[in-house]
Amino acid sequence: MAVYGIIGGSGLYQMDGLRNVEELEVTTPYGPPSDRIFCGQLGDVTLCFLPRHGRNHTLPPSEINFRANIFALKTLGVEQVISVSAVGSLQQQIAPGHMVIVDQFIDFTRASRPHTFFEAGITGHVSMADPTCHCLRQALLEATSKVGVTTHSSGTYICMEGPQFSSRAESHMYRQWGADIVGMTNMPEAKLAREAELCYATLALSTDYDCWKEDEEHVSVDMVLEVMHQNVSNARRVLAALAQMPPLRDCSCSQAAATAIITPVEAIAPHLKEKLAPLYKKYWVQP
Ligand SMILES: CSC[C@H]1O[C@H](OP(=O)(O)O)[C@H](O)[C@@H]1O
Ligand SMILES: Nc1ncnc2[nH]cnc12
Repeated sequence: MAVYGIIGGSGLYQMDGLRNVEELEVTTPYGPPSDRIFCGQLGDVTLCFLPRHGRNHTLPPSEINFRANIFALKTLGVEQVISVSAVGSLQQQIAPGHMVIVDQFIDFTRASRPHTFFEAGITGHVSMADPTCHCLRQALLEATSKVGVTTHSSGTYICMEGPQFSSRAESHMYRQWGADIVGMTNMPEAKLAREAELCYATLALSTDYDCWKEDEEHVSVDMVLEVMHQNVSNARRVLAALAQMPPLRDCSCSQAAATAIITPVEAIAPHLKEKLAPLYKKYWVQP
């Protein structure tokens, strides 16, 4: 049975319709995740839901404990993570209310967010060439087709630090860089999911045109909220459709770290092996 982790973004603070729900307080070596995690059955799948900003949206993007969130989902047996995220559109054709299945990211966050599970004593370099899982993207695309909302099958998400929205100069620059949508949360989340060998894909929900468009008001929280409620209801329908579909896992995400760890296993200190066992225990066996 597939085990999905849903990271709910702005507006998606709880999952309706879960059966046999357990509310779990998970501890990790990195501290607590954003909230308790709700695990239960939806359709034919097991689903673990975590509101990224906490259930009352108390955590701003820079304060989210991304390592704890990903580690906690991994320890619960999650294999595929779906990020549901509100975004600003940087392209005319991505109107507010549209969905985007993100395929690429540009990380424009500052250095302040802990963004790796590797630390002094163990070095690893995973590939981020294709940062999202093509199987999970395909599944999301099929699910969106059942919901009847205009969906863009690919798009580049630029992750800014926030919490302030962008200046017009920045917004124009992101467009020149080839970004299609802008948000504040998918990095380092996607990097950590890759290090944790989880499939990761983002269902991005466009709420506004940021501030690059001459004939539109610049983005504000009011503007986001106005569109967000309908977007979130659409996202719930997409997740319900996904839960009815047979899971696809014909990808290499679950071996993402197989050739990434450069430190010889015998040189890794026992306390680090223990700490990272939920992620890499299978690699601690010496050849
Ligand atoms: C309330 S608009 C700005 C806020 O919404 C997005 O968050 P999320 O990706 O969790 O939906 C954006 O990144 C900002 O954090
Ligand atoms: N314009 C925008 N910039 C950054 N994050 C957003 N989330 C929703 N709209 C956004």
